[in-house]
Amino acid sequence: MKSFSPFYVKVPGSTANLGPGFDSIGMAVNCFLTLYLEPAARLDITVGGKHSSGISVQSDNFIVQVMRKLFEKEGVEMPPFHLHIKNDIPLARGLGSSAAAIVAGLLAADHLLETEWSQKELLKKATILEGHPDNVGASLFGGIVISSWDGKEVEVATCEPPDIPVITIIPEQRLSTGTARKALPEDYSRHDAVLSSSRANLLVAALFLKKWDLLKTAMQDAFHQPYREMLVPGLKEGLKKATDHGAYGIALSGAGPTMIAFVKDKVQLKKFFYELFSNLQVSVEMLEMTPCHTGAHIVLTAEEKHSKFMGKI
Ligand SMILES: Nc1ncnc2c1ncn2[C@@H]1O[C@H](COP(=O)(O)OP(=O)(O)O)[C@@H](O)[C@H]1O
Ligand SMILES: N[C@@H](CCOP(=O)(O)O)C(=O)O
Repeated sequence: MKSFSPFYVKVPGSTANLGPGFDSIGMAVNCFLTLYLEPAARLDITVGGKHSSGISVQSDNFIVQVMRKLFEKEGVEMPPFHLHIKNDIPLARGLGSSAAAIVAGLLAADHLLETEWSQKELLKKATILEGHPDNVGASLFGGIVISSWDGKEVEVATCEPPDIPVITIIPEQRLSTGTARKALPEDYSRHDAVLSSSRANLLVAALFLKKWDLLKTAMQDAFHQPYREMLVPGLKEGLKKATDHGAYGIALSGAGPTMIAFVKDKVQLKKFFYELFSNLQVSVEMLEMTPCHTGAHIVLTAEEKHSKFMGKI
């Protein structure tokens, strides 16, 4: 493979499910993973950003593993490079850090391989790597992404995110998505399936019609939240009472432990959660986030822009 000019990849984090949209609905949020790649004599990884602790700088790094798999599939040897990872997405908190890492590796590989995969191919590849399309879809495309994956094909529709404040309530504890998925049942009763899917239908209608008063009911869920309550201190009470304390609607973000609320009264909601978590003696950070309208993209460096302009690449 010929050498390449340095480039960046910028990917937003996500909040998946939004309650009953389990493995289907995701919204991109304004915390980012950014990669910088430049040619080097051998693979070399450096890390930075607010959440870099715990990210491997060895060849088992998750992003490098994703890239290696994609190169192997194309039958091309991956070139050596220096990879700098700037990660501002909290790790294992339900804000899509691993989905963003998959999407970043995918876009970097597509750029290096010059495969020019379509949006649909990118989503399918990311979904296969992650196992479900909700968080990778939001990171890839930005906004709210509603998707359906049958294990073979994925279809998506996108929706403008709400223009109301979003507060994420992020407990100190880490919870891996793998552990949080193991808590879920294999089967659901007809009652729970009908109830949750009706709420997911209502959620999609509320998002498209911008009917925020529907969010209280529309974000309630019986697919995953009840089973994850035992893993997340404060979740049961938070989900039950937040709408009486300033939230339009609230859900577990991704696989947790973060909760995400669409908010009408920020002061009241923050006070409620500070009291809830201080009674539980659990440290919590509350961040106002905004939905991110822009999905993952490559940013060319001046050097690469110049080479393209001169027709060299
Ligand atoms: N930028 C990154 N670079 C390398 N590995 C990452 C990165 N982001 C996440 N990971 C890996 O993904 C794990 C978290 O994934 P997961 O349990 O699915 O939680 P999350 O809800 O944050 O996606 C981290 O512990 C780390 O191993
Ligand atoms: N639908 C998945 C979403 C996982 O999102 P993450 O941000 O926690 O990786 C699930 O709920 O398991």
